[in-house]
Order: sequence, then C-alpha cells, then structure tokens
Amino acid sequence: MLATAPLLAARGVSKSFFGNPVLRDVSIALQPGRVHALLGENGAGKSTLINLLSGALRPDGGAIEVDGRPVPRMSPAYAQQAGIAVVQQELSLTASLSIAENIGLGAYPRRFGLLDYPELAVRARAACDLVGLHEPLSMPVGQLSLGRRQMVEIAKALYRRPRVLILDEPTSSLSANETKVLTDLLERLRGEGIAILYISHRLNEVMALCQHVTVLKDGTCTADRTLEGTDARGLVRLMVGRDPGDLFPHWQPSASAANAISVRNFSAGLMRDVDLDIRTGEVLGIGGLVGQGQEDLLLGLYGAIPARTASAIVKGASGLPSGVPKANALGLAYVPADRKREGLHLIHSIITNMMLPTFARLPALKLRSRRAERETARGLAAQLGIKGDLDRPAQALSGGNQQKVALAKWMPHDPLVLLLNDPTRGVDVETKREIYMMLRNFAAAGKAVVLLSSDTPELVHLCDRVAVVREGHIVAMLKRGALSEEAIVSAAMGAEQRKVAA
Ligand SMILES: Nc1ncnc2c1ncn2[C@@H]1O[C@H](COP(=O)(O)OP(=O)(O)OP(=O)(O)O)[C@@H](O)[C@H]1O
Repeated sequence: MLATAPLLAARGVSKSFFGNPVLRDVSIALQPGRVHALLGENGAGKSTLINLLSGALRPDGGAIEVDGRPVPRMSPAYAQQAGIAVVQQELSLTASLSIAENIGLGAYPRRFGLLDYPELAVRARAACDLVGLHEPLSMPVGQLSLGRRQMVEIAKALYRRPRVLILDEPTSSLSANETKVLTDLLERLRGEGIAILYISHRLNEVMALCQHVTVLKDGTCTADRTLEGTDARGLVRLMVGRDPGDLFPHWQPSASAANAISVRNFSAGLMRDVDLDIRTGEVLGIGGLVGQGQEDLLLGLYGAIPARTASAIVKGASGLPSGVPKANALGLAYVPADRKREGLHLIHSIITNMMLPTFARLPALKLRSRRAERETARGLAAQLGIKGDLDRPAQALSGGNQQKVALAKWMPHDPLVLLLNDPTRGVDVETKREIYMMLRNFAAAGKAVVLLSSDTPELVHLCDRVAVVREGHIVAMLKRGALSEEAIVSAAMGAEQRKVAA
C-alpha cells in the first residue's frame, strides 16, 4: 500500500535573520488524522518554522510541499487556499472589531459583491459553538479577556474549514475548562482527518494529545518520532539534550510576621471587599478560573486602576499608591500577562527594555554608565538564558524570551513586592525552573512575591499560601499543608461564596 502524502511538509528548510541562522536543514511532515507536536526551548525556531509552513516567511533553502508537491512561492494567500490555518501565539485580532468581523476578516461571505452579514453570523456562530464561545457575536474583541480572545482566534481558524490546523501555544492563556474544550475538539478534528501541528510548552498536554513529535534545538531537528514509549522527562531530555532536574525548587518557608502590604475592605475593578495581608518572605499565589477579578487585585494594589479601601498599609506607610510611579517608588513592580501590548517597548532594544525601570529612577541630569548597564543586562540575560545580541529590538526575540525580558527588567530595581501576572506563560521548561528559583530566592531575601497564575501545579509547588478568587472575592486562602490542585480547583468552582479574612 502506498503511504499517504503528507498534507503539508517542509523538506530541509533553512532560514537566517540578518545572517544569523535560525533554522538549519529542518524537515517535518504533517499527516492527515495526526496531531504532531513541535517542541523546543524558547528561541529554538518553532514559530519561524510555522511561518515558513504558512507562507508568512520564505525559506532561504529547502522546500515547502502541499499534498506531496513542492510549492515554489508559498504565501499566506496560497496557504489559505490550500486549507492551512494558523492560530498564532500572539493574537492577531483587531480590538475595535466585533467577534464575527474578526472571525471572518479576509474571508467574508459576499452576496452580489456586498458583505453578507446574515451568512457571516451563521458561519461565525458555528465556529464559536465549536470552541464554546457563547458571547454575542457583535461584542468588540477588545472587551474580551486574553483567554476568550484566544478562543476567538481558534474559531477564526475553524471558520476557514482547514485541512491543516497549526496551533502555536494555544492553551497558554486558557483556563482548565477552555483547555478541555479545545483538546476534545482537536481529538474530534483529528478523527475527521485533519492534520494538526501543536506547539506547547505544556508537556502533559502534548503526551495526552499528540501521536508524533518533532523537536528543535537551536534551529536543528533533534528528534522526529512517534510519542509512543516516551514520557514528559524523555521529551525534556530531547529538548535540552540532558537529563532534566526537578522542575520545582526545594525551598524552606521564609515568610515573616511583617506585612509588605495589608489592605482591608479593598475593592478594585471586579474585586470587592478584600482583606489581605501580603507578608515579606512569602510567595502568595492567586488562583481561580480566568477573569474572576484576579488581575484587578494586582492592578489595584499597583495603583494602575482606581481602588477603594478602608485601610491600606504599603511598606509601613498608610494608603495605597496613587499611581504607577508612586507604586514603583514604594518598591512595587508589576509584570503584565500581555507582554506585547503592556510588558515591553518592542521597537526598542533588549537592553533598553531591561534598563527602563532603572532609567525612571535616575535623577534627570545624572549620566548613565552604558558599560554598567550593559554588564547588568548581560548578567540578567545569562541568568535567564536569553542568547544573542542585546542591541536587537525586543520584537526580534521569540515570544518566550520577550516574557523573560519583561520579568528581568525589574531585577536591578530591587523591588520589595513583585506582582506577577502569569509570568511563565509561554516560557520553556528550563527557564521556568530558573524563574521559580529566582522567585523563591527573592522571597528568601525577605521580599514578597504575588504570583497570579493559570498554571495550578505552579501555585501548589511554589507558594506559601494561595488565595483563590471567585466572582471578585477571595473565597479560600489555602496554606502550604492544605495546598493541592484539587483544593484549588474545587475552591475556584465551589458554589459557596464567602468572604475570607486573609
Ligand atoms: N523577525 C526576526 N528578526 C530577527 N530575529 C528573529 C525574528 N524572528 C525570530 N527571530 C529569532 O529567531 C530565533 C527563533 O525564534 P522563534 O520565534 O522561531 O522561536 P520559538 O521556538 O518559537 O520560541 P518561543 O518558544 O519563545 O516562542 C530567535 O532567536 C529569535 O530571536
């Protein structure tokens, strides 16, 4: 029997940016009815390979094939015609357009040359239903949370009825429920003969969903094999080229009785009537289903959105910071979840981004020592595994490496409280380990970390306490001995809602 031709393949492709090779002689073949994992550390070249497969970039050498035939001039338009749809890691939606308009963009149904709104509504609704997106189609995408926007992005790909579906870290901003909806859907699409390419840093998902894996390391392919007979540790070994250590550090509790921040009857955004003490020396987790108000808690404490409180003590002083500069001056630092929009100035260099909070602290006339900056930035880059020239614009970094810069930039600032909004989203397993170590060391030095995370194991293994938020209230405060994934999830979903003094 003849083997089926892959629906989409790359044969010995290579790609360089400004003379730096990013992919070397890489091949991958996507077969119908198979979920194919593409793994590799941050910056390994995964997104670049996707861009070649989908025609967003042209290879310098090698070929892209559709149905076994080379495509000399692969382009996004050709890819769309050939039924190749990509769900990008960084969302490509337009905030001011509605859900339906975003989903149909570039492929609107037409009738007598005019946009056929009723048909668009029917088809967009069908795509939304597939991913469990029940918001009104007329809602502007800008009003949706990151997780829901991700679902719109997936619906947009499904609207095009693809034969090949490429997903770049689709679950990194999804809740557990949304992830389940997506994985069930992918399982079904696979059954219908669609070829799926799945990039993820979440290895348990990969093990559960995929049948085949390609591993990239520094732009070369180090494995192309079935997933049978391997486990998550085996995958990490393939990615990093050595035996992995434990993901979570062993740590001793270092929380003191002193509070870095203490608020009573605090309300901000969706959060209502919160009593919370954040102790020096602790990592305090914030868990719960996505969009329950957790982000508003962080932003309110940081002075970035209006907040009301009966009493607040921040670093021994009375009152909340009245804005971000005040918060920074008090030693509060915030790392946002959406690094592209809020975390970095993408057109500026990596060094500039790393040094930005430090510039803000310098008196206007004080000269900056460029050499000292460079040394500090190099030290941070080495610590977090950011390779290459630090004078490149931040937009030339891979997604995971951008996230690392968004975190690293605060370190020279020596903050007292780090407010982190999903800091390991899209970060590879080795760097996660570094970040975890960094956070525990930070707490051990008598500082406080507030870690809002969608990664429940991270909350369980890293935190002294976890505040679980539901519908704008802290409904449980779980302490180390009582911390488990089940405890967090059941508190997050629990029917009973009560105010917890924390
Ligand atoms: N437009 C560009 N200009 C210059 N360099 C780039 C560009 N796009 C990507 N690179 C570089 O190519 C390398 C591979 O990046 P890529 O985004 O493909 O990695 P990745 O494996 O997807 O990483 P991540 O897991 O962090 O998303 C990185 O070193 C990145 O800095």
